[in-house]
Amino acid sequence: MTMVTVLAGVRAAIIDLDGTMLDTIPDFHVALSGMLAELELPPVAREQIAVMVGKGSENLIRAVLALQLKEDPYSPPVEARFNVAMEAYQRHYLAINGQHSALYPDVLEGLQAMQADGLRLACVTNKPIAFTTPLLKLKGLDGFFELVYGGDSLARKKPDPLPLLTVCADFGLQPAQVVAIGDSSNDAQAARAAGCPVLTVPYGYNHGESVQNIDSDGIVISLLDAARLIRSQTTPT
Ligand SMILES: O=C(O)COP(=O)(O)O
Ligand SMILES: [Mg+2]
Repeated sequence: MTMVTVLAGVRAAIIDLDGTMLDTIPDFHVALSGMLAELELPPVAREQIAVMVGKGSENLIRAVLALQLKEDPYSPPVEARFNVAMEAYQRHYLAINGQHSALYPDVLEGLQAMQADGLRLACVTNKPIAFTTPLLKLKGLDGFFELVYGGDSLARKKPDPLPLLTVCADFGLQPAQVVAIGDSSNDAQAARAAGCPVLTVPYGYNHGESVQNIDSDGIVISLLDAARLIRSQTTPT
């Protein structure tokens, strides 16, 4: 008898970017250091950045300013410097985008395996699309994805289900047929709200929380491990 699981009907995968395919903390670190120097504020450590990434640029810049100014993210002192900070951040990030970031192990192998198994692939990230498109190209990832949505591509970003539901509609598939793979609770919440099964990689950035606490259908050690798990559950035995 074939075991029926949440992955049994999967035909497509939605894959997160930062913390799932690429370790981009070094890029964030260089761009934020440039921004903070212009604002005459002290730099932040890489470890501090890792807990703030995953909810898009606006959230990141507010969190960094709040930390360095010792204020609330929506306080008047943060508001007062937000626009200048965001402009500087975007300029610095685009100047170094991808130069300090690296693919995690077995990302290419995992994407190749999923493609070979006939899965349709989409990338959904909270990174702005203007950063995402050149980064995917630089790292040789762009050819894998039929669809790419950034954090500012649609009206709402993860943890809202909208980007995932948009991919499902674009593919003409039901949410139960589309697995989301990500590194954070942000990805899992979006997937749960959309009705997509979700797998978690343990090596990324989960807002400083343990990945064991994520409401996910499973933890996979790599995208290749994810490809093998999907294959084992979608192939009749
Ligand atoms: O918050 C970001 O900039 C990106 O995060 P994500 O690729 O993990 O969605
Ligand atoms: Mg991520």
